[in-house]
Amino acid sequence: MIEIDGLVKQYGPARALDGLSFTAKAGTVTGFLGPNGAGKSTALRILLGLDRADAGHATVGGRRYADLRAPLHLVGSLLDAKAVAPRMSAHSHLLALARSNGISIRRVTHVLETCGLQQVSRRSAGDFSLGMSQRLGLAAALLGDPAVLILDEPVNGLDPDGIIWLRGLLRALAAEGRTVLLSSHLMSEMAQTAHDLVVIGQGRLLAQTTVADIVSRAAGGGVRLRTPDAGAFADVLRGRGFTVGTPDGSGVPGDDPGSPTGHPGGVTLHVRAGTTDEIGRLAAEQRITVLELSSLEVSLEEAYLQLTRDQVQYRGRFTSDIEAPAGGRVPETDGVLS
Ligand SMILES: Nc1ncnc2c1ncn2[C@@H]1O[C@H](COP(=O)(O)OP(=O)(O)OP(=O)(O)O)[C@@H](O)[C@H]1O
Repeated sequence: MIEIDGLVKQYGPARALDGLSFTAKAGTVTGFLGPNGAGKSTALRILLGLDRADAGHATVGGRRYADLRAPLHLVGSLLDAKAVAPRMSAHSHLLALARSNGISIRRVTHVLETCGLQQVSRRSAGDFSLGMSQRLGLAAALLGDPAVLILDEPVNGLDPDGIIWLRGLLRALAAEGRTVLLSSHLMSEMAQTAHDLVVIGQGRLLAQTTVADIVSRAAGGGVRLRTPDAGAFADVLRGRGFTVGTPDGSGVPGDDPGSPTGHPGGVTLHVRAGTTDEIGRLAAEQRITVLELSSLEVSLEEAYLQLTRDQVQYRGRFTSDIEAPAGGRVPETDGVLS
């Protein structure tokens, strides 16, 4: 278990952490998210004894990292995959770590195999690609068979095969009862790997919850449906107290006097607060054709962007002509870099 309690860290005028508190449970992959500059790396560095907090505590298994005698047995970490002496081979790097932590040589062979590095284990780490370096960093993190894993952006540089491998590995390690704290900006990957989520912004906790909870809260409940009789069905639904709209906020067909009330190909409606059972039965009762019916869902990425909208410090701007309508001008668009 990882416990972060009231961490404060000031770098000159920049307040990197502003009373941050959260926990990461054993037996779970906890995703650690936040916009650029939110304070994730600072929190992880303090947790791993690489930096000092101005106030607050960070413990692993109830103890400060600095107080651990052979830390690799309890905590495996990956902060910077390229932080390896470039002339050392992967094998020598792991062997040196194993010797200094009283870990058997058999574990070196084991983690090289687990991370798919057997064939390149004698090559210099400095010649490794980013993906290979990430695998070596993961091998080092796993070396002491630790109960806790702390990984900062481990997916960076991995190929699709490597991403699927890592996802399975982290979930399997958590299923064995280990604590896995994982930071990543790749929301689709986080959605598939993590169960719990900690979201921070400007050094403060924004949410500690599960992936499922954050997504369902952002969706706000409701139903999405497609029907050729949109105007008629919208009238029925409103008559029963539902709020009806369209995905892009344009008017529901038939709302403007004289406008068409439907479309043979169907019009998509969003119904707030209903369930698919309720809306499906109502459509059948009213003999209204429904071509599609599903719960309103948002992706983790959309939910995360809603949550952190006011916390983004570094926002890029770009102008794109890729999707310009013929002869049309594309307006400047905000782009969030993360
Ligand atoms: N060593 C340092 N010296 C000065 N300022 C620092 C230092 N480390 C971090 N900061 C500042 O602290 C804040 C938090 O940075 P941190 O690297 O922890 O964020 P992050 O969430 O990991 O960001 P990213 O997603 O971009 O990696 C930023 O404003 C950063 O500029």
